[in-house]
Amino acid sequence: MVLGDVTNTLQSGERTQNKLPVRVARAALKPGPMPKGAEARRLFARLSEGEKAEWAEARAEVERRTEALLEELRPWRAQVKELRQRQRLTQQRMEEKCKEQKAKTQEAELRIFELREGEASLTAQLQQLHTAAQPEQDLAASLAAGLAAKASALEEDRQIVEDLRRAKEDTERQSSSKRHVLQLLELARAEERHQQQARQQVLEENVPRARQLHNSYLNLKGNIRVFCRFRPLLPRESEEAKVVFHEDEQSITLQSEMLRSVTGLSEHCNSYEFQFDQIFGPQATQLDVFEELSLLVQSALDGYKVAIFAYGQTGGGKTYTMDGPRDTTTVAAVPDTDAGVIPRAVDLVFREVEELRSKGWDFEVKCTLLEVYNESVFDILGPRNSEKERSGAHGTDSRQAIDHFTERPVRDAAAVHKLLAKAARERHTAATALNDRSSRSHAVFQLSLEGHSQASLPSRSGLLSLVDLAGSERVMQSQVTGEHLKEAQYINRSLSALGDVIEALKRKKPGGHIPYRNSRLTMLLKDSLGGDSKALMFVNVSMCCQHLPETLSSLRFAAKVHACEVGLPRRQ
Ligand SMILES: Nc1ncnc2c1ncn2[C@@H]1O[C@H](COP(=O)(O)OP(=O)(O)OP(=O)(O)O)[C@@H](O)[C@H]1O
Repeated sequence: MVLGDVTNTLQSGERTQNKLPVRVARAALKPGPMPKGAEARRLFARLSEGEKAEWAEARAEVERRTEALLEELRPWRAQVKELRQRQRLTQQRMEEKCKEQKAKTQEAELRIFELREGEASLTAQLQQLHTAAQPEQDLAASLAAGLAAKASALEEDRQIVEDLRRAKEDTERQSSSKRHVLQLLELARAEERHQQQARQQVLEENVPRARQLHNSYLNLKGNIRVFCRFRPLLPRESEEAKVVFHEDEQSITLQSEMLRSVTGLSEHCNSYEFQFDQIFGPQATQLDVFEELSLLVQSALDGYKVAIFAYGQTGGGKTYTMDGPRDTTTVAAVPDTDAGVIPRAVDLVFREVEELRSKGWDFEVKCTLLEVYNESVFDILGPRNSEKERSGAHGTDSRQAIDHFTERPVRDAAAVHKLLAKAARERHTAATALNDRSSRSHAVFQLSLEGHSQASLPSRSGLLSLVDLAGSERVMQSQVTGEHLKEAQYINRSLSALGDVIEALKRKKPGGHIPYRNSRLTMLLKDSLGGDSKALMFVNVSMCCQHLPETLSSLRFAAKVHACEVGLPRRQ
């Protein structure tokens, strides 16, 4: 039995009027089951006094021991009580805390819920705003793009403004230096004017002397001079002939292509030397050429018979030299720099006529334009008899023929240019293998110059003949047939007649026969070739390698003419 049970039993015995018998007490103190209730009271009633005293003592002992135990238990009980108290408090606090926590949790959950609600609503609003803001965003994006483009354009504009500013500065600088240059130019012009006046004065003093010297030179040289002119390659031509132009401008060396020997074992090239009074290379300009013969033109005004004619292969540059580049409408339309010998000579003659007028000379200038085509002479300025042959001089003597040809008085250079344009339009031309517009006739242009001095000086009667011959050609080479073959044969025949005349003049047999009458051309040129005239022949050849045989043939003919000494020029 445990202590608590005993205590309880004793206390309950005590509560039952402390009348529990000793045996009960003993039994209580002994091991085994304890008698209870009526059993206990019955036992106690049977007890003796001694036993009762014993019981009282035992009871007192029990009480003491109980008291001691109780005393011993008291702090424990107090502690337990306190612990229970504290436990209760703690539990109470915990419950409060829990309640509080729960309330807080609930509040927090509520708050979270509210916040979630708010968040959802805000998200929805945001979404709405986002959707609503999309057009604005797009607009803003496009505005931003436009802004960027504007900014770049602005930058470009700024750059342009900067460039313009710099350009303006440059222009200002340039205009200031230009002003300076202009001042210098003005000074240079004044100086040039001054020099021109001085040169004019020197010229005026020296031209008569130069003409005199020119005439003396011709007296020494004989009356036919030969100028050779090489034309440059045309766009359709590729290979240049090997020509060496010597520094004296009077001699050239031509080299053939490499030729194989008869045995075929070696190669060599032939070289040919030629000498003329003047040689113009392919770079020579129209002005260079004219400057060399301007004194000759002027001597027509001094009363000489002057003839300048261009000879050479088809496409060699005769018309270019005499007229300038071909123009189908008007000769005057040719640019000044390209104008050939004829327009320049006309201008020079009329300038000189004006000059001489101021010195008391009256000049009557008349113009004749003839064309020799297939051995017929056509008078360009005469009345039209038929479509083809005008004032035909067919079969007549040259002097008679010339007497009958129209001489048109002309007042100024412009009038002559007009007539020349007409002649150029009407000239017989055709396309050949060597020239797209080959002249198929000899064109003869003449200016007769009659001068009378108011100071009773002897009158002057000059004649300037400018002749553009038809092109010599090798019939095989030019591949002509039919009518054109006939033309080519006539041309070659008349040119060979010209060669015969020159050959005969070269032999210079006094009273010897000169075969002028063998062709219309030589009949017309009779006065200009022999006797007392001054003649200049151009031999026009090409730089093209392919034309070398024609070039050699033309140069040989020209060399023959160059070797001629046919009398001395005489003033009329
Ligand atoms: N010195 C030159 N500079 C530039 N081009 C030239 C020169 N000489 C001739 N030519 C050109 O060569 C071509 C032939 O010239 P042009 O017609 O004057 O030859 P041509 O001797 O009169 O021929 P044809 O006897 O067939 O009438 C033309 O196209 C002409 O413009």
